Amino acid sequence: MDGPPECFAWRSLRDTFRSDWSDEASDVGVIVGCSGGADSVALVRLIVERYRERFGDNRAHSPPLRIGHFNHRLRADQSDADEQFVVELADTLGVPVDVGRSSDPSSPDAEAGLRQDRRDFFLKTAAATGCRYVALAHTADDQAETILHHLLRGTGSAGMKGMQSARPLGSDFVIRRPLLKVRREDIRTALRQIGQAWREDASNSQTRYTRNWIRHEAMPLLRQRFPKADEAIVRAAENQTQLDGMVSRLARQWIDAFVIDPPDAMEDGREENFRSEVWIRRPVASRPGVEQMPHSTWPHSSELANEVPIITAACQIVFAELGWPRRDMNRNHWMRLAEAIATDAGGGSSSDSDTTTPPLSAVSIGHWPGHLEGFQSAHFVRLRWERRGEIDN
Ligand SMILES: Nc1ncnc2c1ncn2[C@@H]1O[C@H](COP(=O)(O)OP(=O)(O)OP(=O)(O)O)[C@@H](O)[C@H]1O
Repeated sequence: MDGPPECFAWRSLRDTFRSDWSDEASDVGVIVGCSGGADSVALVRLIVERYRERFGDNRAHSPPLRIGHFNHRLRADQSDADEQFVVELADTLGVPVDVGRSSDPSSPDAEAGLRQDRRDFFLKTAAATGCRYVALAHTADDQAETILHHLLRGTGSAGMKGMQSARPLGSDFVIRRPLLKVRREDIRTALRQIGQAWREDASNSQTRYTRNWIRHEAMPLLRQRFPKADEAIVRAAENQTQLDGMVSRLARQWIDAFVIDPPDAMEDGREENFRSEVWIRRPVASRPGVEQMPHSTWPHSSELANEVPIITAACQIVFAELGWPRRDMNRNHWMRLAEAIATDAGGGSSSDSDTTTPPLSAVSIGHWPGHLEGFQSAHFVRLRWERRGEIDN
């Protein structure tokens, strides 16, 4: 098949695609997930076009390029017609195609189950064919819908970040999403310009699944009032990603400034890769001979609300490093823990100047899920994890 004619919408789509899909990406074996819908048909065309440019017809030394289609068999004839369409597209483009089929078409009925089936298929096929990338055609519209979905369901900051353009799949593969900055309607315009057909997904026309309800009911309503709703949601998520990076950096500085191993940490179960206690140094009132902590990173009570995200992030890092399970800690628990660490509970007295042994005059500052208790003295907050039964991370 000839390359697409030089049409404006196609060229613009190609530019955006190539700003994410670098030359190095073309040197890695890739399987392109194609449902037959407009987005993934466009992605197939873009990747094939780039690949041709780079390797021409010399396939002997080029990395593998394949198309993968999974037939969920949810819509009888329609599903088979989708499969047929993708097989014919692959044939026309001269690209090998791998087809997987659901063994149990009557289930699962939930969106998460369908995605898992597809994921397993991509993992197996990538492994069998020497591909490292699985390229998917999520768009800016998908991104906005996903973020809105996470937001409405209740999400931490990770959910607010939305989908990443590169993400590990298992330990050996990478999911790539080079169309995350492209609007769905721009893809359709570009495909029309180059005369490329696609299949409309009948399941996308139903409102059976929550995401499709967001896609077909909620987002169109929002766009009527806010034509740039998608861009605004995606921008909020990008800001969140930047803020998350900044909070992680500050959390690491906070750990370096305040968190120390207890002096007896070496006897404290280190050999099992588990420590049951961590100490956090508290700033003390200025006294001769007592080292001052950097007050700028220890919150004054009036600033506590601003610092809670940093202390929370620091605690999450410490939990991960100590092997303490986080499973039962919800948002309120983390906030309560951060506040308890930073607030003066009046434990001990500043005349307790021995900063190397566990303070006897510590007061309890609370309990958290998983047998965690905190104590505070003049110099330290101690977090103690009482190990009962197995650690189940
Ligand atoms: N049945 C399938 N077989 C192979 N890949 C798929 C299949 N369904 C989806 N994908 C891949 O996963 C991506 C995201 O799927 P999703 O269903 O969220 O998107 P979509 O809006 O329906 O995309 P499209 O317009 O390409 O069908 C698709 O763009 C495509 O790359």
